[in-house]
Amino acid sequence: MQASTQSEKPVSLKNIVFAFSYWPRIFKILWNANSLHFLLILIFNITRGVIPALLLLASQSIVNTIVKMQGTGSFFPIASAVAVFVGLTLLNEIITIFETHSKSIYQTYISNFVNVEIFKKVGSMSLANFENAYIQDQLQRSQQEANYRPYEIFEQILGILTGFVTLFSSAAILITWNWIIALTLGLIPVLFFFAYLHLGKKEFLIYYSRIPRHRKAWYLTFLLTRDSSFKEAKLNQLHTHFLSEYQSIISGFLKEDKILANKRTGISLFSQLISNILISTIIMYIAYSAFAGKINIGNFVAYISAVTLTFTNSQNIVFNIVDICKNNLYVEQLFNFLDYSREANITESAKHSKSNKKIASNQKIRSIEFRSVSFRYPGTDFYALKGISFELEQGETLAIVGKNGSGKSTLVKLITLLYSDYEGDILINGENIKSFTENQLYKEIGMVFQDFVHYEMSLRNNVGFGDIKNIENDFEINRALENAGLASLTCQLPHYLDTQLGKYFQDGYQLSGGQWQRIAISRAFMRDASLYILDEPSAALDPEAEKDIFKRFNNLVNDRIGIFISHRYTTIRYAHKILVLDGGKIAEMGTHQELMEKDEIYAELYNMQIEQFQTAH
Ligand SMILES: Nc1ncnc2c1ncn2[C@@H]1O[C@H](COP(=O)(O)OP(=O)(O)OP(=O)(O)O)[C@@H](O)[C@H]1O
Repeated sequence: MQASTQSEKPVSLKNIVFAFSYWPRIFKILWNANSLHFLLILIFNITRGVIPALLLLASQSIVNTIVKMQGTGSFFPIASAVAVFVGLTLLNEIITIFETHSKSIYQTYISNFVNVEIFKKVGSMSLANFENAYIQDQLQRSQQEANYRPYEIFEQILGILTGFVTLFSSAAILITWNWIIALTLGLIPVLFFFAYLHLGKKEFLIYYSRIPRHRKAWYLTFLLTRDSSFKEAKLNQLHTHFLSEYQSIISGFLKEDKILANKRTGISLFSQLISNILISTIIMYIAYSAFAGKINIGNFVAYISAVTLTFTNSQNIVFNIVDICKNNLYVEQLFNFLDYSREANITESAKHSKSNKKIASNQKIRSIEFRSVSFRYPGTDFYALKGISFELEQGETLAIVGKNGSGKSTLVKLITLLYSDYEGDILINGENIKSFTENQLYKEIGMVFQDFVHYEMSLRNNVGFGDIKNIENDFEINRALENAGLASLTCQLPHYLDTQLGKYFQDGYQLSGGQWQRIAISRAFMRDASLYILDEPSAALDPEAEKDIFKRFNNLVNDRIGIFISHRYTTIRYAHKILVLDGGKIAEMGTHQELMEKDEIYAELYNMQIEQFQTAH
């Protein structure tokens, strides 16, 4: 994916016009978020736009009526003019109150709508996309800023709309008297338009370049505040180190912000000074006209107010256009992100759907075959797996062994379609794995990841997430817990299956490392799968627990397929097939017996571990 080129676009009229090309899409978001509030706010705004000019006319009418009625003894026309003025003021206030009410709700609707769109896209991304730092930056930009920017644009569009209605109605009052003054007032703010736009773009560029540092700062606060890192940070006395790194990032931000604030103040001072000189001259001219008797006192009052209204509204319109252009840069980041993942998904699903028709939707996994599979992670130039070929049938268990970094986890990531751009073929039931949709495949796989998740939620959720449709099925959850050797855990907990686990939320019950691991295993066992994959499921288990888990695993797998990765040779030896990886290649393959007789890598590793165990005991 190419970095947005928007940042390199100069501040030109063409690009300002281009900024408005997003409006249809933005309006679609605004409409879909909540059409009722959208319409209400629109109506309130248009009405509010007309009121200032009406108020101006009403005050002009009051003054003129007073002048006219003085000495006549009739107060009624004056009272009527005042009543109109008061009525309009009241109407304005009532509309403002309802508009504020509507806006506060609508804002939440919009940011919620945009966030849901972002989360949907994230959910449909591939792991390769997700692990890409650039996409992470883009995601952060979308989440952090872009989710409320559509609302801001909406406000700014409304500001322009209201501004124009008021501007035209107030300028109309001046035009009938002196059109040059009306035009001058309308044009003064335009003089500073490009200066403000330039500043807005600078602001965006700073923000844009800040995101990777922002993510780093966020990560440091995570390390400083989360319980998972707290213990290590404390013992290794890392708090000061993390804190100083965090502070150095933040002081970099402050430096940039100060430069920006200085520029903003400079431009504001200069533009206000020039504007005030021009407006004062115009007001002086109106005062002189009244003094010279060219205009009556009612018109004098109306013109003075019209000058302020025309100028402030023209200024607001210009500011709003500048802000829209600025916000457009942020919204573009959001659209880039949403479009990017959409494109990526189309490619993935297109690949899948081509041969989808051939695959029955309810297929159990009966066999797995790797044919000369090689794979490099995106952005790397070395093969994590090279020329892997093996077959596995229903009823068989495969143990994958090898040194750290030899490619064991990578191999199971390919079976689970987490990466699909490998060389060679992977076949499921004799069909290319890419012919299956993720849905077809995933409902047949029960998986424990090496870095499994501790859900800071209830025990029910922790296990039930393995098969969400059965999350309320206590029988199935208890069965899964029993299969992972945790049958007795539920009755020890204060709220049984609904006990909150972990310490992140109130009343959480903290489990031991081994218990968390068994929970992850029961999550995999929850699913009535035809393939179970356990990536180092026994790392936190004591030898007895480990033996117990594998006994249960073998019983469960029975007529299915079981794959596990382990460094514990006491359990590996019972697998039907053992695959030894070395530097991403298959070094050996066979049964425990065959590999021991071969007396090469496997036998050496096995003997070494047995020896260590015997020495330790
Ligand atoms: N997401 C990734 N992006 C790039 N390279 C990766 C990624 N994950 C793993 N690798 C690299 O691929 C190689 C194989 O990693 P893998 O995780 O499959 O090893 P492993 O055999 O499971 O190791 P361990 O026993 O330590 O879990 C390693 O060199 C690793 O650096």
